[in-house]
Amino acid sequence: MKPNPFFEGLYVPLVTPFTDDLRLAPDALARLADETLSADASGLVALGTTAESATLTAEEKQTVVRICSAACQAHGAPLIVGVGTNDTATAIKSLRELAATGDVAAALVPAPPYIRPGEAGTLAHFTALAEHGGIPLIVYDIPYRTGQTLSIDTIAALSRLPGVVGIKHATGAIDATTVELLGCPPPGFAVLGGDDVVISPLVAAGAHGGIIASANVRTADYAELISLWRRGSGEPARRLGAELARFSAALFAEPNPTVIKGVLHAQERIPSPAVRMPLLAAAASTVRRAALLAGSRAPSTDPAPRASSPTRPRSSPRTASNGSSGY
Ligand SMILES: O=C(O)C1=N[C@H](C(=O)O)C[C@H](O)C1
Repeated sequence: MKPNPFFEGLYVPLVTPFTDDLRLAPDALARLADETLSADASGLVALGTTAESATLTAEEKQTVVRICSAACQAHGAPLIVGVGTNDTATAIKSLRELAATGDVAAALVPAPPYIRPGEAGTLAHFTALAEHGGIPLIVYDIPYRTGQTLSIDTIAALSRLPGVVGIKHATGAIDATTVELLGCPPPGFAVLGGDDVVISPLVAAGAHGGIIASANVRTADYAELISLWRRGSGEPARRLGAELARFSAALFAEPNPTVIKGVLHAQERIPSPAVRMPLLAAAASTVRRAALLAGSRAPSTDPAPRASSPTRPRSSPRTASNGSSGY
């Protein structure tokens, strides 16, 4: 039985680059994956919301996972893959297929979207996935997209399920549940922030890292922010955190990932800013504003040398129930 992975540091949910006529651009994705991991990301997330995964065909999804997996293997980094469905049986099937590839460290799975099965139903859903999916799970807690809130008691119950290794906490704010969760985090259970604008205070309060779409652009700066907080350099972390919050707000001024794609295109890192419907390309003025902030970096007065990334996942003492791939 492999030990469970423990996720900390910066995980970047990559955009899916398209051509102007909306075909997948695999070379651009491979380049982006390599650049992101070279810029100190701890790992990648394939098929997140930011990847427009709802609009990808099954074949495109396989291509995206294959490209991201190759980049992660080349860099010795973990790959997390998003699996979003509100049908428990289908989710188990997808997880088993991912597990069979053998090179995915964990699946990022939202509470079942749209159905609002209640907290007991959500717990039963994850219990079934943990038992039958064959791969470590990170719970994606994002009530403003799923319609399902999770209380601290339900999160605690989820954390006790064997094979559930963490949570992407994206409740839109730092709220009472966040404070409870970070005040007494379950052992071996990673808390990763998922709201870009508040990632700095969340890591300051004890989160182990984040899954941050904005880091498609300023990867090294988001990695540095997490590293600064985790080594206790509060003053430069606060300053960088405020600067990056302004940047993230500019990137999220229109639906994600339209502005991020606009900026990556302006930087000539992807061939087109194109997004698939129902998303519409961001306004040029919005992209210009975010692109202006993409290059800036307030000088740091932190005299300490930049820490080498402490962020590749380590093994936790907990073990997967199912012998699934651990990192
Ligand atoms: O794709 C993701 O994972 C993320 N998606 C969020 C969203 O678009 O709602 C944002 C977050 O930064 C990462």
